[in-house]
Amino acid sequence: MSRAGLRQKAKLVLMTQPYSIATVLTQAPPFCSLFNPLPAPRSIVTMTNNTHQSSNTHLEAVFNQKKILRSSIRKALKGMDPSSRSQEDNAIQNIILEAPWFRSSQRLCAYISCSSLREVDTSKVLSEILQNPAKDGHTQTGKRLYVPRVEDQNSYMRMLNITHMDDLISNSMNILEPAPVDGDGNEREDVMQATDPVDLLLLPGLAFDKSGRRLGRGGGYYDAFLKNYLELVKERNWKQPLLVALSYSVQIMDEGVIPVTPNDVPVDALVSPAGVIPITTAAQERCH
Ligand SMILES: Nc1nc2c(c(=O)[nH]1)N(C=O)[C@@H](CNc1ccc(C(=O)N[C@@H](CCC(=O)O)C(=O)O)cc1)CN2
Ligand SMILES: Nc1ncnc2c1ncn2[C@@H]1O[C@H](COP(=O)(O)OP(=O)(O)OP(=O)(O)O)[C@@H](O)[C@H]1O
Repeated sequence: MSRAGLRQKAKLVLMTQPYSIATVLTQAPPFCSLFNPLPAPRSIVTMTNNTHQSSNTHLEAVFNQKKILRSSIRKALKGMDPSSRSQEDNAIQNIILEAPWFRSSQRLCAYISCSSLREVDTSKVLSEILQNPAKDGHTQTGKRLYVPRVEDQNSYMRMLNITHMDDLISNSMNILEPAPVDGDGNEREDVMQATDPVDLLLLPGLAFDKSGRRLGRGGGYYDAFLKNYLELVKERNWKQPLLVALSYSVQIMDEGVIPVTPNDVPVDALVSPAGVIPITTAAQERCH
């Protein structure tokens, strides 16, 4: 299924549910402007304050469901036995390192895993990418790497080019990220300004399902970044990058458990210790 198809499917599913954000968003202009820049349907003009109020309640209900799910996943992650976690970290990273879609990728975005957040480890994948860096921002593996840097609290995150793990410093959230300028005082390349597209994004998250839903940590950083980046890809007629989320077994939910809003960008594939789970047709074509 295409990404647009998935998004449409997610909206349709939500529209059949009473506490549905999609219902709220297609009916209420204040939230349309918050979540979705589409013009409001004409019928909205006649909406009453009551409708607004109940829309607001629905919206709060969905955010509350997300919050409850986040807490339960955080607990499950904390309860994971350290040796199984480390086995799963190795299995997931080995799958990535062997995968043709990873090996053939030339430019990619990846997160710098944070062990206190119990995120799937990316250190092995990153050190493989960054071995023997060259001066032009590429590495001897031929890959160019961009990693997240949070700029402010308004869901704004950039993806900046790095060539060494030493390029990273701890931020206020205790996550490693690059300074905006490198050791020579040059601005790091922002992926939004790059002349070529990334082929692959390796994404973190708290929960995922096999239809591509992803629950993040609640900052909206990735959803906002992905929305902007996918718009840029479309404007430039570039090939869509593959969105691949890394997931421990306990993070994979049954379908229908993860609440979503139209802002949530679905992923193309999951990598769990059991293997790659391709979701969209793009992933089925590339993840074999
Ligand atoms: N490794 C990594 N880097 C990333 C992200 C990420 O999820 N993982 N981000 C993706 O957005 C951005 C940073 N966003 C973050 C959002 C929340 C928390 C965090 O510590 N959350 C706590 C709960 C805090 C609270 O509720 O007050 C947690 O999840 O336990 C960290 C980073 C950019 N860089
Ligand atoms: N495209 C966007 N632009 C601006 N704000 C956004 C966007 N997407 C989400 N947000 C905001 O981010 C906040 C958190 O959203 P949500 O709970 O869906 O995040 P998440 O999926 O858990 O996080 P992330 O995207 O960082 O993984 C919400 O208040 C939402 O309004």
